[in-house]
Amino acid sequence: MATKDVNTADSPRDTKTIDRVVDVIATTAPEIRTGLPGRRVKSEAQNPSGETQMAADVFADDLLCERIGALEGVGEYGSEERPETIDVGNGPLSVALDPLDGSSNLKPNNTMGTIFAVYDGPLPAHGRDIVAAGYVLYGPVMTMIVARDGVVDEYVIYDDATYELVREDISLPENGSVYGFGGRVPDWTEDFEAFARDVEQDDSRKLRYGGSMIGDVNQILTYGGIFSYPALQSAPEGKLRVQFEGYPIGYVLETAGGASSDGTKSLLDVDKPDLHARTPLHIGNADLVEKLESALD
Ligand SMILES: O=P(O)(O)OC[C@H]1O[C@](O)(COP(=O)(O)O)[C@@H](O)[C@@H]1O
Ligand SMILES: [Mg+2]
Ligand SMILES: [Mg+2]
Repeated sequence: MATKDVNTADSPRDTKTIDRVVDVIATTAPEIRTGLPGRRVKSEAQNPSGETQMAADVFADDLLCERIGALEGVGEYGSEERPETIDVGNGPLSVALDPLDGSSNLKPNNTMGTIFAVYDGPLPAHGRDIVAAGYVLYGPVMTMIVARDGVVDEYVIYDDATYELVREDISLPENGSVYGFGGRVPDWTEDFEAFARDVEQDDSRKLRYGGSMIGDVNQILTYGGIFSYPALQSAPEGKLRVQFEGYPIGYVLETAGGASSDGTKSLLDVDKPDLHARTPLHIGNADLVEKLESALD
């Protein structure tokens, strides 16, 4: 488990390119959201993780690939929806995206997100190569969280694709008050179940689980607490992807003064060479993540 000193790539930051990546994601978000209504259907295809792609996944990925790929300074583009990465130029930075997180929840009109990570190096990158990461949350309000240079900021994105900084240098509230645990309860490991039952006993905490990770993670960033999509008996590797979900979300929470873990160590130290490798994912207040790690020990 690691907290604040999220040491990342120490090569000179191509800050201009990071600005441009953040700008493209913010200004493309309204178009993604407008394109959802007609795309709440499953496509014929599967993503590299073997999950059925929604038409909206493909739509968001194509839009973002084209725009981010056109940016000066970006060398490689990778996404949860594409088996391989794409060379998009000769810049030093790579961008990895979960174009639409929670798309399986599109049918019930649940919250969704776009998750991004900018790495100083080729893909698949290592968590410590991250130079910026964050997510768009398609909620009642469209917001974007950006973690870079040791701080986490929040923007509101408007339908006209303008966006405004609304919260600076966000810190995870102490004494977190919410928890959310993914996967089917009967499929949890015994140790995780014992941990979950223990967390539930604390009457200062309440369940906040929506089944769409970005909505759930944003609850934790707002109120403090813990979110887990743990290793399951049927899926010891967990469900969420290292490059597109684990690293960026771990980076955001650690930059906000929280902690992340795959059950034994910081998500940023998970080392799996496969582009679409999965990991158990735990994020939240350091004391709770520490408790989680000892429960699984
Ligand atoms: O359907 P399950 O197994 O509860 O998994 C829910 C999890 O799967 C996800 O939808 C996976 O993300 P994608 O929608 O990007 O594939 C997460 O957002 C969410 O936390
Ligand atoms: Mg996802
Ligand atoms: Mg997705």
